Amino acid sequence: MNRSELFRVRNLAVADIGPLDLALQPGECVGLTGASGSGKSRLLRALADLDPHRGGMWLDGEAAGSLKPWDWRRRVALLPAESAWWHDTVGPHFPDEPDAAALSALGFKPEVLGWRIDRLSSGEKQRLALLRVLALRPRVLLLDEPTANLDRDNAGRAEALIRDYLDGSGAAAIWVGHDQAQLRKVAVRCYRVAAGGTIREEQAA
Ligand SMILES: Nc1ncnc2c1ncn2[C@@H]1O[C@H](COP(=O)(O)OP(=O)(O)OP(=O)(O)O)[C@@H](O)[C@H]1O
Repeated sequence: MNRSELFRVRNLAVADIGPLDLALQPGECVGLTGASGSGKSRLLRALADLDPHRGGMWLDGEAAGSLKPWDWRRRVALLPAESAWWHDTVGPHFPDEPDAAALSALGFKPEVLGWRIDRLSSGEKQRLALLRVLALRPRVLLLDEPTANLDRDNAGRAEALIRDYLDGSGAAAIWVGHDQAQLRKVAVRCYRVAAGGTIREEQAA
């Protein structure tokens, strides 16, 4: 393993999707794209060790199997396309109350912590779920279409927040998306899940 390597994936496969091989350096964000239904979300779930899979993964040189599953999932954290909420209001979903600066980075005032979940729009849920996963301070962020429900301004805020987090923490990210222009902006390189489940690195245009 390269000395500066943060995250290594070898021969990862789930059902007939894969294999995926990649290495992430600190601060790096790579894209993962492909047709709807090609298996991108299933790969993210496998990377978070949420579903059975084949192949190996290492974080800071430690094999996934050597960590407790909950510890791996906190360090290699999935932001699913649709977030889950289990309390009535926003605030209790955060381990520590987020400060006003973090909330404001995604366009919220502190009052949002008292809002009921059932009043949240899909875009508000998506932005709050991003803040919630960042509060875990993960080493690898698995982002499943993190701006799919956002307008352009809010998508830009989310992109900037994620970039600031990666730069400030040295974490890395895998960003699943369909918007090629956005992926070219946020990711240093991109992988495509092609027909038949094979995965190849896309050549820069
Ligand atoms: N647990 C499962 N067992 C079997 N098949 C599944 C399972 N979960 C999802 N699938 C199927 O696997 C395929 C890939 O699903 P996945 O959600 O990974 O696609 P995706 O590439 O993320 O699509 P989209 O871009 O539409 O979000 C789909 O045909 C889906 O129905």
